[in-house]
Amino acid sequence: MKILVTGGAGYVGSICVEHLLDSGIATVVVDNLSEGHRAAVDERAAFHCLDLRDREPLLALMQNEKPDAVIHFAANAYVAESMRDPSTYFRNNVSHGIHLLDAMVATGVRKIVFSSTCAVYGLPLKIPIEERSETRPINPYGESKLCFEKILRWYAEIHGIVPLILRYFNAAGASERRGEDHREEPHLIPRVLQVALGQRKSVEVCGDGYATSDGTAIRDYVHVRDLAAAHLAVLQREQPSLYNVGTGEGYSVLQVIETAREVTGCPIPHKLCPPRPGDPPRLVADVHKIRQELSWAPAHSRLSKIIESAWQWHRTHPAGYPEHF
Ligand SMILES: NC(=O)c1ccc[n+]([C@@H]2O[C@H](COP(=O)([O-])OP(=O)(O)OC[C@H]3O[C@@H](n4cnc5c(N)ncnc54)[C@H](O)[C@@H]3O)[C@@H](O)[C@H]2O)c1
Ligand SMILES: O=c1ccn([C@@H]2O[C@H](COP(=O)(O)OP(=O)(O)O[C@H]3O[C@H](CO)[C@@H](O)[C@H](O)[C@H]3O)[C@@H](O)[C@H]2O)c(=O)[nH]1
Repeated sequence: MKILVTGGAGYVGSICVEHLLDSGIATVVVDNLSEGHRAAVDERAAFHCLDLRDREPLLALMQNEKPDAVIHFAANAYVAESMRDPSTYFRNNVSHGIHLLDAMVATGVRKIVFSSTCAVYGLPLKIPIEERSETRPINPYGESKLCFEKILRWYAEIHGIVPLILRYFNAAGASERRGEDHREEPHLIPRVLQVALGQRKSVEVCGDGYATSDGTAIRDYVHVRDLAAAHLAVLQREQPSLYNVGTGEGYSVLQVIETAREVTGCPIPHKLCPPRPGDPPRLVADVHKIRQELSWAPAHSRLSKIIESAWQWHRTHPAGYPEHF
């Protein structure tokens, strides 16, 4: 089996590539390195520095490689940034994704695992959130992902594409060799650990006026290695499928900071700042469907374990990945 992985130099993609290769699956990575790092790509994978915007080289690559399936991670993925620059989000996450689908149709590749997000649910009326819940995104990032989900359904109906949609909740943690290293890191756990490393004076708590137990926003953090395993599991499916991938447990921003203090032994000062535009107060997955249908269960996703693995990676890679590789 051979899988083409877009965005395989990024955080989740690179760890998924490592997992695929460990499972004996040949892997071809496509990434424009806008956010990803060449050094994050497993040396056993073939690597092509290519932008999905460029249709012709993408089609040629698909014709040469003839993958059995595609896993599509490549996207812009920051909620707050999408509130400032929706154009980039719709162009990259929707239009450039269509180039990938067209190349699949042209070369007869049917299966695509798509990295969707709990951001499609917007402000859910019921927690935990089931897959059949209403989808009303409150930021352009979530809207762009929902839009691509809908496009996938039409490509399934018209072209026989098999979309395997995974709506991840918050990916976090690291493998032994790979971790989270974004150029302007917006995510909570790595930012908290930057404080523990002395790279940042304090961590900002974005809003404490939400209707949650301590007033700070709640997320469902899932270990990136568990997420990688979900990709392998869903590849067995032959029919269009949609699953939440989370743990069913939610933690507030303050709980994350407190757990990081316990794990690192560092004081990690925090200060209050205004809420981030586009942020829902609470997102927690109902994961019955993926547990039942794919026999998938999170094995590494206890919050302290997630933070321990991330801490281990950040301590050994304080400057992240080397830029020159
Ligand atoms: N990290 C999370 O918590 C989370 C949660 C839900 C969904 N997701 C989705 O999972 C996927 C991976 O997220 P991540 O956190 O690893 O992000 P990331 O930014 O680390 O990885 C995305 C990768 O895609 C590449 N890329 C972007 N546009 C491209 C293009 N046009 N052509 C080629 N490569 C391109 C980037 O260089 C980067 O390496 C994204 O689709 C994201 O929306 C992530
Ligand atoms: O320094 C920080 C960073 C974040 N937060 C808050 O922490 C929570 C989690 O933020 P973050 O780690 O940035 O994740 P999300 O904004 O929830 O977004 C991630 O998780 C989404 C699903 O929730 C994915 O779709 C996105 O791709 C991914 O970036 C949010 O309430 C933030 O406001 C802070 O309080 N301080």
